[in-house]
Amino acid sequence: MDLVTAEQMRQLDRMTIEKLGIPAIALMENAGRAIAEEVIALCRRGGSAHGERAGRSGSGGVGGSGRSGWSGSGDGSEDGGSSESGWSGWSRSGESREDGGASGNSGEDGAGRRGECGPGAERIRGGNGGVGGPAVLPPGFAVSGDRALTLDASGEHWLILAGKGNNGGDGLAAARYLREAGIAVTLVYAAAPESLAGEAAVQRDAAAAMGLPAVVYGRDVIDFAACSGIVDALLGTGSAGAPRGAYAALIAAANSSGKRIVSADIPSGLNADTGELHEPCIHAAVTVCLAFLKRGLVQYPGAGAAGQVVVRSIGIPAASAREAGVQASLLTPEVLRTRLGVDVSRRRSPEGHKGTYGHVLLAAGSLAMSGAGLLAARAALRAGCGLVTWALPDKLLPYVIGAAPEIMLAAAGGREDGTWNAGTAAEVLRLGAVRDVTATGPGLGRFEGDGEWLRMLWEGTQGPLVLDADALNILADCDYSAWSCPGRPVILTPHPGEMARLAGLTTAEVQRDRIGLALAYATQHGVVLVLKGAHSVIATPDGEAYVNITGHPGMGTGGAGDVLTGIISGLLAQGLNAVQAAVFGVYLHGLAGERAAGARTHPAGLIAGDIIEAL
Ligand SMILES: NC(=O)C1=CN([C@@H]2O[C@H](COP(=O)(O)OP(=O)(O)OC[C@H]3O[C@@H](n4cnc5c(N)ncnc54)[C@H](OP(=O)(O)O)[C@@H]3O)[C@@H](O)[C@H]2O)[C@@H](O)CC1
Ligand SMILES: [K+]
Repeated sequence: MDLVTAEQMRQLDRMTIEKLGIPAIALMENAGRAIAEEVIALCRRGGSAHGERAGRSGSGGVGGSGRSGWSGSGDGSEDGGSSESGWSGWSRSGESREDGGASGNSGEDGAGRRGECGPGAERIRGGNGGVGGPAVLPPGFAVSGDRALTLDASGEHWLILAGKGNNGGDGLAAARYLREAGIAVTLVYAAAPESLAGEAAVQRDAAAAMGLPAVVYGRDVIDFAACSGIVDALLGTGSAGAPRGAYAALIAAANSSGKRIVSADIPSGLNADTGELHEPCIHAAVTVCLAFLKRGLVQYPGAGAAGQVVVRSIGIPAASAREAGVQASLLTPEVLRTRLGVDVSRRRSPEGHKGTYGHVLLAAGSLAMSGAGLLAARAALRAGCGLVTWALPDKLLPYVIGAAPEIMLAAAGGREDGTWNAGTAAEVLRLGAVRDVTATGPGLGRFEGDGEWLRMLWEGTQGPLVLDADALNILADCDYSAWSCPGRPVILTPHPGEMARLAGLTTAEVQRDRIGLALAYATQHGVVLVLKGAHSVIATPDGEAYVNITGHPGMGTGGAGDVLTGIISGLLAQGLNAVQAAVFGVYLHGLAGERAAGARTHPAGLIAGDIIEAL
């Protein structure tokens, strides 16, 4: 599933309108209908404002993943129903999810009766049916009503907060469909209705012609207490900066009303590109994202403000995203399989042996931080590689003998106190020369001459090189742009603090636009970058980014990053290329974390070793 910026979305709108000749009003009409369908679906579920949001956050409940509240309609092949993927939370659209098979109704029910359609189907009166008589239809003739746009005995009353741009136009179109479904609506204009232009003005006039009641902010009283839900169509991808004036007041009032809020496209007040929240910003129960997923909806804190995100098609061809140069994707099993060519089933050859699956060299751990090396080494094995050699300081070696009998140990030299020194580089290079992957960083510590030590590994390693933890801190202190590179891939796996040191920023600046920063860094430095944290971002040297949504808040525990280093290294050893290994490694790490959290009495009890055991 593609992730777009506001500018890319505008380009895609233009391409559809100008190249395909689809009128803008048709797109807006589709948008309005999609929003109305999701409001109706929400009314059917009967979710309260807070109840709806709880399913999305996944922060407290055992086994909650945070991605269970996502659904998408853009690409029907997403997921493929793979049980291996654990992707059960996804569904194609609100319509197919809700109607339980009523769509595509052939007019024949389970008992073989014709003429009565499924739930919500209209009864059609045949010419000879007579008033009050049963529906009589000619043989083979059936007409189905639109269940997605029908709500029985609602008693619902929704306020439609409309801005003066196209986002407002979407909301006004939705209002007509809601009214048709029997839901009472009141339009709330943020600006004088006369100030609307273009398609939004067309929607304003259609709503007025239909007799929908309307109030204007600053002129009329707006009764938030009397409504049962709110459509937020104040600001979309055309908004700039913090909401001003009437927009800010309406957002604040909507949030404090405690009512369910369904946002059109993005929550008003959200930066659609970065996920930053302006003050104020809508906190939605559901966000009906139109056409393409906006980057800001998958990056925190925006992902938290959006509630459940539903992506709905409005007639813009999915394939046009690549034409428009979209380089970011939400990481799904489908993306792994088709875009990246990963065998997500991790098939093993019946003839395979330990030599088939590759050999990792891990240079890690020191006396006080031996566990980091052990975790990374064990994770590499659990990721499926054939062999792991753990290179470590001589003085540490006796203490870890037997800790994991499957791991081979190699004394690399080092200091009397069980730490590393610059002289170990030659031995690490010698060991790495006959192995498929070299990984370093976990528990490494800092030592005199560590910059030169890392330069020797950087320039001398022939196979893929994975750098994490202190190896990244060493790198941050070096001007490594001058280092020669033997043409093998490098994978960096920083958490936001390490990323801040690498990029010379504050951690807050790193978190402000994770996708943008990861892309800029990876392309500038020619590395595969894994920016860890909730919804990890993987960026490639040729300018592609993937946002992972597997994982669990319980994974915020010491050693979880070391486990990821091991998983990525283990996948590299098995022959995955650097991008495949980084992306699939992050994905598997998150899935294992979800499983491990679900197996605990409380996810707070999760420790890094549990992630390894859940691989
Ligand atoms: N184009 C298409 O074909 C399709 C578009 N679609 C929909 O359109 C949305 C994008 O529409 P858009 O570009 O009209 O911008 P939109 O988000 O409505 O806001 C612009 C208005 O807000 C105002 N404003 C801005 N910042 C503000 C602030 N901080 N505080 C207060 N006001 C602020 C600004 O006023 P101005 O500053 O110019 O006076 C202007 O009036 C998109 O998200 C999707 O929902 C879909 O229907 C598909 C087809
Ligand atoms: K909105």
